[in-house]
Amino acid sequence: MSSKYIGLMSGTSLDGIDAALISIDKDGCVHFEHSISAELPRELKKDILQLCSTSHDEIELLGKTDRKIGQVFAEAALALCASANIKTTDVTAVGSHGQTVRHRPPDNSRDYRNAFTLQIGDPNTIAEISGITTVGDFRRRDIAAAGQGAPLVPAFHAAAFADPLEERIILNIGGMANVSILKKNGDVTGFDTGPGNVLMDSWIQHCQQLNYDRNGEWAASGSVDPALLQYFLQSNYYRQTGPKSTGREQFNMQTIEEALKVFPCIAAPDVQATLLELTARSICDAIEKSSTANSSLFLCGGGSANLALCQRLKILLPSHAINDTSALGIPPDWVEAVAFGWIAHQTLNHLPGNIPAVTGAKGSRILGAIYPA
Ligand SMILES: Nc1ncnc2c1ncn2[C@@H]1O[C@H](COP(=O)(O)OP(=O)(O)OP(=O)(O)O)[C@@H](O)[C@H]1O
Ligand SMILES: CC(=O)N[C@H]1[C@@H]2OC[C@@H](O2)[C@@H](O)[C@@H]1O[C@H](C)C(=O)O
Repeated sequence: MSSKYIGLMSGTSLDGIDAALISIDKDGCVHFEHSISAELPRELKKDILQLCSTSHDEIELLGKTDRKIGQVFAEAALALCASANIKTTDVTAVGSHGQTVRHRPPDNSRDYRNAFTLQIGDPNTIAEISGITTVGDFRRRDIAAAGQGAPLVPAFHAAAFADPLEERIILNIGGMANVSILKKNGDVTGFDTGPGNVLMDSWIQHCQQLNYDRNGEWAASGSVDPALLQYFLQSNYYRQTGPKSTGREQFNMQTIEEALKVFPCIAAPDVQATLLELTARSICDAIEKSSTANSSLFLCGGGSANLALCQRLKILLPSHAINDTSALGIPPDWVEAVAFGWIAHQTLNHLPGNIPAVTGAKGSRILGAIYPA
C-alpha cells in the first residue's frame, strides 16, 4: 500500500508555485506521479518582493500576504488533484514549504539565539480550503536547534538519489544554488553555494524588464569583465565553510548596484556575462572543494535550463559526468516540491527531516507542524 503526498514550493525566484504529486511505497521509495505549476498573481508577487526587501517591515502586509499565499497554495493543490484526476481524500498530506520572506541564519555575526527564518503561506488556510492535512513550517525547528534551517533538501536527495557505487552531487540552481554531496558510504554534506539565478534575473529585470535571461543568451552576447568578477568573488560568503545558507538578503540588486559604483563603465551585456560567470565559478569552486573529482553531477532547478550556464559548468568541471535529475527519475523542475512532500511524510511518521552535518543543528529533528484536514 502506498501513500500519496503533495509537495508545494515557491522559491526565491518567485516564478510560480510548483506542485508535485508523489507516492511513497511501503519500502519508503518515492515515485513522482504528476505535477503542475501555478501562477503567482502579479500583485501578490509585488507584495512578496516588498516583504523580502529589508527596508520594509509591515506587519499588516505580512498578515495579509500570509493568508493570500495560503489561498493560492491551496488552489494549486486542488488544481493538481483535478489535473491528476484524484480525490483530495486520496492524498495523505500536503507538505507546504511556503514562501521565504526573510532568512537570518546563525553565522559569524549572528548568534544562533538571534537567528530566524520566516516562510509564509498560512498552513491553516491550506488545510481549510483543500481539505487535506497540511504540514508546514519546516525550517524553524532546525533553526531552534542552532541549525541554518537550510538547505533541507539534502536529506531527500540522500534518501532518493544516493548510490553505494558512486559519489553523487545534486546541484539545485534556483534563485540561490545549493549542493548535496552524497558519498558512497552514506555520508551527506550540503550547503548553499551562493547565487543561482538571482543576480542574472535581477540584472535583466532592471535593464530589460524581462523575468530571466532565456538560455543565458544575453549573457552569451557579452564578455566577462575580469576585474568585476574578482570584485564579486571577494564576498566573504564564498570563503566560509559549511554549514552555511543564504538568500536575497545577501545577493540582490543592491549587490550589483554597489559593484557598479566601483566599475561604472561596464556595458550591460558584459555585466550579465560576468554575473553568469560568477554564478558558474562560485558553484564550481564549492563543488571542487567538497567532492571527489570524478563524482557524477546531477542538475535540478530552473537554472539547469540555462544552456550558457550549463556549458560553463561543463567546462569548469571537466572530470564530472553531468546530467540532470531526470536520469534519476525526477524531472529537474520538480525536485524541490517533491522533497517537501517527502519531508511531510517524514514528519507524519515521526522521522527526522534535517541532516545535522548539513544544517549544523544540534541533532536530528522532526521538522514542521501538522494542520489536520
Ligand atoms: N530556459 C531558461 N533559461 C535560463 N534560465 C531559466 C530558464 N528556465 C528557468 N530559468 C531560471 O530558473 C529560475 C527559476 O528556478 P527555480 O524555480 O528552480 O527557482 P526557485 O525554486 O524559485 O529558487 P530556490 O531554489 O532558490 O528557492 C528562473 O527565475 C530563471 O532564472
Ligand atoms: C531559506 C530558504 O528558503 N532557502 C532556500 C533557497 O533556495 C535554494 C537555497 O536557498 C536553499 O537553502 C533553500 O531551499 C531548498 C529547497 C532547501 O532548503 O534545501
